[in-house]
Amino acid sequence: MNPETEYREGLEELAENYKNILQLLGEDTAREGLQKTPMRVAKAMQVLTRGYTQDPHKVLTDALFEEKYNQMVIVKDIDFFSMCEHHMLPFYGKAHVAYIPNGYITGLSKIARVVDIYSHRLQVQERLTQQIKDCIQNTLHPLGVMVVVEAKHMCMQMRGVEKQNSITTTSDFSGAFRQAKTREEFMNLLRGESKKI
Ligand SMILES: Nc1nc2c(ncn2[C@@H]2O[C@H](COP(=O)(O)OP(=O)(O)OP(=O)(O)O)[C@@H](O)[C@H]2O)c(=O)[nH]1
Ligand SMILES: [Zn+2]
Repeated sequence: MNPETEYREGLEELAENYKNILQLLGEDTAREGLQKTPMRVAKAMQVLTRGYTQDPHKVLTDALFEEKYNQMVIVKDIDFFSMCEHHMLPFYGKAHVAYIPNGYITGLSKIARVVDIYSHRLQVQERLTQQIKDCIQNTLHPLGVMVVVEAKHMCMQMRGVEKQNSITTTSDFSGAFRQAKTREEFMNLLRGESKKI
């Protein structure tokens, strides 16, 4: 992908505002190292929020295949980086997604793309988890979906309470995953050793 095409309208204005922010933080924006920084930050922030201009439902429906398989499909250890909407600091970790098809499956990479799109928006972990689940449920109409997200929040590590090792786990599910047995099957498969592969 050509990175130039990723940038959206308002880039110049964003850079102007970052220049003001740097000055308000006490920096000399004329010094060599900082001359291009406002534009660099503007571009970086547009990349980190590119999910606003992407449609996760379309990603799934573009790769929908009719298939009789109706056992659990699990895509685990999907790395993601997002930004908390409270402090605009990163939170990052892994998402694990399971669904039970109901006549249709989607391309495996599309599940990871859905995670990618929702995580490239300002988020809280709970909403990220729920949005991934809802998107798969409302697009594929499977027998059930479950999403587990494990993450570290830099707003809790670098500032504030300053806890380096705490991990937040969130989960959401629908349909067949309302049964404890089905959730257990997913959780057991999650704990399995994928390093064997
Ligand atoms: N539920 C939830 N909270 C989050 C998430 N990311 C950050 N937070 C929390 O958002 C809260 C915001 O609380 P406030 O008291 O308004 O902000 P604050 O004074 O900066 O809070 P501290 O981080 O405790 O210093 C903090 O407790 C953060 O830990 C998230 O994904 N989900
Ligand atoms: Zn935060």
